[in-house]
Parts: sequence; structure tokens; C-alpha cells
Amino acid sequence: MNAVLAQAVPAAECEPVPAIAVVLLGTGVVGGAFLKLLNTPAAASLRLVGAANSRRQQTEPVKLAERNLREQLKSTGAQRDDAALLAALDASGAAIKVIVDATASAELAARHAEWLAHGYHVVTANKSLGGGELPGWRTLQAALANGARYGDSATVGAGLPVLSTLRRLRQCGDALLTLEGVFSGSLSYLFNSYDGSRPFSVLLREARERGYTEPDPRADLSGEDVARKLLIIARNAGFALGWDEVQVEGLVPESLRALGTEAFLDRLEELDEPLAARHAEAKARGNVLRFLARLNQRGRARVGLSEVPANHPAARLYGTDNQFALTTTRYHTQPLVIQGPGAGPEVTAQALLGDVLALG
Ligand SMILES: NC(=O)C1=CN([C@@H]2O[C@H](COP(=O)(O)OP(=O)(O)OC[C@H]3O[C@@H](n4cnc5c(N)ncnc54)[C@H](OP(=O)(O)O)[C@@H]3O)[C@@H](O)[C@H]2O)C=CC1
Ligand SMILES: N[C@@H](CC=O)C(=O)O
Repeated sequence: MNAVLAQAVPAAECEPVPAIAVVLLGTGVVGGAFLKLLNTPAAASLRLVGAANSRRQQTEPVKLAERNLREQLKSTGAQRDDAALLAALDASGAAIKVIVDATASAELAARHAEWLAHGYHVVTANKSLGGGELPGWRTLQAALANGARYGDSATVGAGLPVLSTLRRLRQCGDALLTLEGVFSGSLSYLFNSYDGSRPFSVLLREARERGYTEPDPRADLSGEDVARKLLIIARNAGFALGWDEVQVEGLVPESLRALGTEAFLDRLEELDEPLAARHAEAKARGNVLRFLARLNQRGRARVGLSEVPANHPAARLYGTDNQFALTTTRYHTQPLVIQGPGAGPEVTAQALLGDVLALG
């Protein structure tokens, strides 16, 4: 009798209701690392009910459980359709339904507020909404009013405790006065490593292979990714800054700006000469190059390449280190400094998992 019943009931209905149901958007560098974490004991309370790349998606439990899901999605699965992924979340019966955005898609980010308004929680590595145009940020804040939560730890410092610290300080009545530091893991890696002995383009390819850069590394080199992080921090600190209020000095020459990603990657060597010249000039003055972000007390923001002396705090970074120096009304004699690896698939995926688990 039991065997007959088991055959008659669809597999999904037989599964116990999970505490937290998750849909993963993006199975690239970060999404792939997140999928690995889902197979660890730390994620035992989570059930993956859907996963998608830009073209295909999967909602069948058996297929989702396969170790090579990421590879499978490259050639098999249903056509992309957000509605089917949301339906899988609803059908899970879980009290906590989470959409994890591990893409860099502005189109998907533009839907975060709508998902939150419908009661789904959103956990994101995608900075396009929080660090995008100001009206998008305001829509996000309005959507959060109904109790759904937005996990954005991965968007700044790849999960270093920057936003959580800032929120805690604000809760206690403290206020950010100034902010300064190195907010890009890839640019930190590049300028911490670059001594002129190997071309900049070689180091950039290395950073890309290690999963430190954005899908299109021009998003890093142009300063756009750093500006997004600065905006996310500033807005969370109460500065309603727009894109036009950040002065950005990028590293991508005019000749490489309009190319497609692949064509740009074929011409990375064109970055070598200008950067070698800037490095040599800085070195002649006893300085080093660092890609810095700054927000001053009047809300003036700037990101760009700077020469700093060897005893500057940013000159003493290693690998992908980020550094966030926060001066506040209560940390005013010396800044509160948060420092550590600020890019990479594992730490970023862990930040996503941490935000999902915090919903439980
Ligand atoms: N790398 C890092 O250290 C950090 C990255 N981040 C952020 O993480 C995000 C992802 O970066 P990364 O993993 O390196 O990028 P990848 O390019 O490796 O992966 C992006 C993934 O998103 C998928 N995708 C694009 N559009 C859609 C869509 N509409 N629906 C579903 N999936 C889509 C891509 O699909 P397809 O495979 O079909 O192209 C791909 O699987 C970015 O926003 C980045 O800023 C944040 C902190 C640190
Ligand atoms: N490309 C980014 C990754 C994290 O946000 C960086 O280099 O910091």
C-alpha cells in the first residue's frame, strides 16, 4: 500500500518542507562557488529549488542535486523564465523564500524591488541596484518597508564586515563623516603586484583567471565597480549620492571603451605602456600607485588612481586586500579600519550564504 502511494505522489510533494528555499541566478565564478557551499553541512537548512544562467534554468529536484549542475546548465534545461523560478519557490512551501543574485545583470537587479514587494527575500552580489542610479536605490528602500530583507554583504568588500559595521554604528547613533580606502580586490591585486617586471596585461589576465575581476574587467578598470561600492556605503550611511556626484578617473583608454568584451580582452596589451609610464613616474618620486576611493565630509566623492608614499596605509596591502577607513563622530581621532581580502569566489559565495542563513 505504501509503495503504491509513493508512486502516485510526485517526488517534490514527498520531500519535507525546507526551512529556506533558494533560487540561484547566475552560475558563473561566484554562483559556482555558492553551489559548492550548498553541498556543505553549513547549508543543511537550505534547499535549492531553481538555478539559472543567462540562457537556461533548472527546477527539477533530481537535476538540481547533480554535482555538475553548473556544467549541465550550459547545454540543457528549460529556457530562462523568471516566473517558473518564482513558482518553484512558492511550491516549496518554505516560510523563507530567497532569490540569490550572483549575476552582474542590471535587468535582474531592476527586479529586486518587485521581488521584495512580493515577499521574497533577495541576497545579492550584484551591485547594480544598490550602487546604481539614485531612483533605483529609493525604490529598493520603499520595497524593504514590508519586511522582506535585502542581503547585500557581498556587494562591498566581497563580504568583509563593512555594511554590517556601518549599520550597527548608525543604530547606536554614530554617523559616518569620511570614508577612504581601496574598495576593489582586482585593482588592489594589480597595483600590489605591479612592479614593472611583468606587464600590467599579464597581471590583469591572472586576476581574471582567479575570479577577481568583473565579467568584463573594464567595469573594474574604469572605476565603475569602485564607484558602485562607494555609493552603496555612502547611501547606507545616509548620504543620498547620485552617480553624477562621484568623480571617476578610470584606466580604460578611449580606444578600448566601445569594444565588445572579447575584442577588449584581445587588446589588453594596449594598457601596458601608459601604466608602465605612470608607475615609473611614481617610483621616481618614491611613491606607489593605488586605486583609491574617497568620500569627504561635504559628500564629495572621488575614485581614481593616486600616488601614495610608501608609508601610506594603502601602500601596505597584500593580494586582493581591501581597506575601508571610516571616520565617524565617535571614531574621529583615528579611523575605524576594516581590511582583508576583497574579491574571490569563495569569500564572496560565503558572504551570500551568510546572508541567506541570517534570514533563518
Ligand atoms: N568575483 C568576485 O570576487 C566578486 C563578484 N561580485 C559580483 O558577483 C557577480 C557575479 O560575478 P561573477 O560570478 O564573477 O561573474 P560571471 O560572469 O562568472 O557569472 C555571471 C553569471 O550570471 C549569469 N547571468 C547573466 N545574466 C543572467 C540572467 N539574466 N539570468 C540568470 N543568470 C544570468 C551568467 O550566465 P552565462 O553563464 O550564461 O553567461 C553567469 O552564469 C557580479 O555582480 C560581481 O560584481 C561581488 C563580490 C566579489
Ligand atoms: N571585481 C570586484 C569583485 C568584487 O566586488 C573587485 O575587483 O573588487
